[in-house]
Amino acid sequence: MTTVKHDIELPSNIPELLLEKHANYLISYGTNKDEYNYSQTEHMRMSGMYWGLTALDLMGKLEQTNKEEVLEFIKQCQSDSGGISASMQHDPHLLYTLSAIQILCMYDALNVINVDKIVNYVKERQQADGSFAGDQWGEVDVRFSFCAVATLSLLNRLDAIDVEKAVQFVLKCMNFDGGFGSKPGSESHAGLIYCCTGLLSITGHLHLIDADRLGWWLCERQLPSGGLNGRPEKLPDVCYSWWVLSALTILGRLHWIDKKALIDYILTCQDVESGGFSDRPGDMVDPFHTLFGLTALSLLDKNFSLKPINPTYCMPEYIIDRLGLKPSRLD
Ligand SMILES: CN(C(=O)[C@H](Cc1cnc[nH]1)NC(=O)OCc1ccccc1)[C@@H](Cc1ccccc1)C(=O)N[C@@H](Cc1c[nH]c2ccccc12)C(=O)NO
Ligand SMILES: [Zn+2]
Repeated sequence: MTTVKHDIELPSNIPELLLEKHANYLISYGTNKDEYNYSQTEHMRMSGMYWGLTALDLMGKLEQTNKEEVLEFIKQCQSDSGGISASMQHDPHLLYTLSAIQILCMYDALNVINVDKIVNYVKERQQADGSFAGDQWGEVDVRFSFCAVATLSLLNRLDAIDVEKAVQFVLKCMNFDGGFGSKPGSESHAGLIYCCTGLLSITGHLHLIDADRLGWWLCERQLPSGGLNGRPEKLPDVCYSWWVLSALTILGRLHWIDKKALIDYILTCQDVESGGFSDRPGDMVDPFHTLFGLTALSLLDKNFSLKPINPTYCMPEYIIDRLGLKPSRLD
């Protein structure tokens, strides 16, 4: 029996999925703004709103959110450069531009911002080697390639960038283990594998991936506890359920994972009192792990009363359908 150094013991009782508690947790998170946690996440507020609103939509509670307040906030966060920032008076960045466009697509309200200026901001970020910088300060990371391609494809404006060169840069980030790192030569990481697989799914280049080798690396993330980690030797974490499962689904190899064991792990990460999900059983909950716990369950079992999630965009499937987008998958 191989013993794994980094893993946890699952608690004996597995709670059922408490959707009402999770919906109440997310709805109240956005309202009491003085709460300590809320103030500590100002630097990524736009992403925090995307996490909460997407999770609420999956639970059928989007109509309980304050749409007008959110749209006004997003309008205030678009800078003269066209990019969108995490909060008002912050610098624009591709991460928050994507989060804002994802929210506007869910609310069907792209008209509230200047789309042409968004497209120009994204286009200006592309480098000579096809990669993307996240903002005007120039940090390159393949995460930002995904942000650029996902944002433009949601706006049906992929023609604004050099897609072939963007794909070439992603391929330079591929490692011998079949995975992807943040830059050429960087170590494989489940989050970056999600970004690279998602970009190739949007651009129709999935045939360039070694699906068996990458699929094997991804299902190796599952530990005896049933949970998934993001890299070898790391502890399980509920958000990695999403990064790994979404990539496996796109590669047509979701069945390589022990679904029942993973579902049990995810359910033990719920806080049965306050609602919400944490990374591991007993830790503090947050909107980030709440979204990725729910999206993983949506991929794992259609019987959880959650709307289907699109693995490429991490948005409800019905929104991707409404936009007429068809990101590719291997069957
Ligand atoms: C900045 N973030 C992270 O680095 C988290 C931290 C973490 C959570 N659990 C373990 N570590 N890590 C993380 O998101 O890793 C996954 C990842 C990494 C790189 C690319 C994509 C996904 C988190 C925020 C956070 C910080 C600290 C604690 C909990 C959440 C974060 O914002 N992650 C990004 C990951 C992401 C999702 N979609 C993307 C698209 C493109 C690029 C990144 C993302 C996000 O959710 N944006 O909307
Ligand atoms: Zn996590």
